[in-house]
Amino acid sequence: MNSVIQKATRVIIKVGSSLVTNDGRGLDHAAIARWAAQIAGLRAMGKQVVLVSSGAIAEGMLRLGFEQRPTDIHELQACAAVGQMGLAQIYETSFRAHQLGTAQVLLTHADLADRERYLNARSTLTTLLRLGVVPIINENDTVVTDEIKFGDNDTLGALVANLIEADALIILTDQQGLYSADPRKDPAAVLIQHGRAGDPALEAMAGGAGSSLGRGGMLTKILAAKRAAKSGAHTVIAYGRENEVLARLASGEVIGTELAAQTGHLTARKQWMADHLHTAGQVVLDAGAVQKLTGDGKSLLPIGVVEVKGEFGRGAVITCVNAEGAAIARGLTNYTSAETRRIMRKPSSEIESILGFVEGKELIHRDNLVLL
Ligand SMILES: Nc1ncnc2c1ncn2[C@@H]1O[C@H](COP(=O)(O)OP(=O)(O)O)[C@@H](O)[C@H]1O
Ligand SMILES: N[C@@H](CCC(=O)OP(=O)(O)O)C(=O)O
Repeated sequence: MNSVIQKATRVIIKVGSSLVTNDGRGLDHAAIARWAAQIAGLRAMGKQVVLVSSGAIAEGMLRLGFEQRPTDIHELQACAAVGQMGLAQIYETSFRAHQLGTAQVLLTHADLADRERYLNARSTLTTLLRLGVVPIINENDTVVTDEIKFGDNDTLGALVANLIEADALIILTDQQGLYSADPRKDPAAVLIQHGRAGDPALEAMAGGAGSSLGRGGMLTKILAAKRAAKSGAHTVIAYGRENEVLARLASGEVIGTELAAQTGHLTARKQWMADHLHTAGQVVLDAGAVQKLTGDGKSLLPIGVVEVKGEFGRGAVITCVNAEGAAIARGLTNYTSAETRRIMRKPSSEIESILGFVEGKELIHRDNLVLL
C-alpha cells in the first residue's frame, strides 16, 4: 500500500510545539531548516504546501526570559506575540535558502466560522499558493484566549484543510504516530499504521499531551483527522524528526499512522452545501448561464443573472434557479445581494468600474458551487 501523500497535490503540514522547540529553549533552527528543505522538495514535485506551525509561545518565553510557561493568559498572549516574530524570521530565512517566499497568516477558529472571512481567507491562501509562496499559519493568539488555553494547532490544521480542500493533512509530532495507548505511560503500546478517520475506537486510544509544551495531545490529532476527512482530506500522523520524513511520504512510503478519509472532496462539498437547507437568497439565471453551470461545469458570472431575490451578504449560501424557478445549484456568493443587483447582466470586466473593487470575476466560483 502506498502512502496517501504520494497522490496528494495540496498538503497541509502541521508541526507541533513539542517538535519545533528545543526542549522549550526557543526554536530548533536546524530542524526547521530540514523541514524547509524537504518542503522545497515537495514543491519541486508539483505539490502545494501550507505549513501550520506552533512554537510562538515557546520562542516568546525564551525572548522574554520566562523559565516556566506563564499561567497568566495575557502573559501567554504576550509571549505568542513576541515569539511569532522569531517564528516568522526563521521560516523566512530557511525557505529563502531554497528560493521560496513565505507568508505569515494568523487565524482564529472564529475567522473560519464567519462566512465572509472564510471566503477571504480561502482566496488569500489559494492566491498565495498560485503565486508559489509557502503560507505559514499560526493561531492569532493576541485576539483570542480560548485557543491559548487549549493550545491546539491540530484543529487549526484541520480547519485549514477544510478551508482550501487539501488532499492531505500531515501532523508531525514527537511520537512515531498513534499508539494503542500513550507510549509514555504504557510500554506495551503498539503503533497503529492504518485507520479510518472518524473511527470512535481511535479516540479511546488517545490520551492527553505528553509534554508541558504541547497542549493538545493525541486526542486533538485524532479529532483533527475526523474534521479534515469531512472535506475529503486524509491524515498522516508521523514523527517529525524521522529522517527525510516528508520526502519519503511523498515518494509513497507509509510512515507513522495513516487515517483515511471515507469520502472524496466533491461528495464532502455536496454534503456541506446540502446541509444548508435555509439559503439566504436566490439568483435567477438566464438559459446561457444554466447551460454553463450544468453542461460545462463553469462558474457563475454576474452576466448570467437576471434577478436577485432576498438579501444576503458576501459568503452566504445562495440558490441558483432557472427561469421557471427550479433550483439547479447552490453556492457561496462573492458579492452581497445589493452588489449583485448592480453587476447582474454585466460583463465581469465592468465590475470594478461599477463597484470600485473586484472580489472575483465570478459571482459564485465553481469550487464553491454544487449542482443540485
Ligand atoms: N495513543 C497515543 N499515541 C501516541 N501519543 C500519545 C497517545 N496518547 C497520548 N499521547 C501523547 O501525545 C503527545 C503528543 O501531543 P502533543 O504533546 O500535544 O504534541 P504536539 O505539540 O506535536 O501537538 C505524545 O508525546 C504522547 O505522550
Ligand atoms: N499558537 C501557540 C500554541 C499552539 C500549540 O501549542 O499547538 P500544538 O502544537 O498543537 O500543541 C504557539 O504558537 O505557541
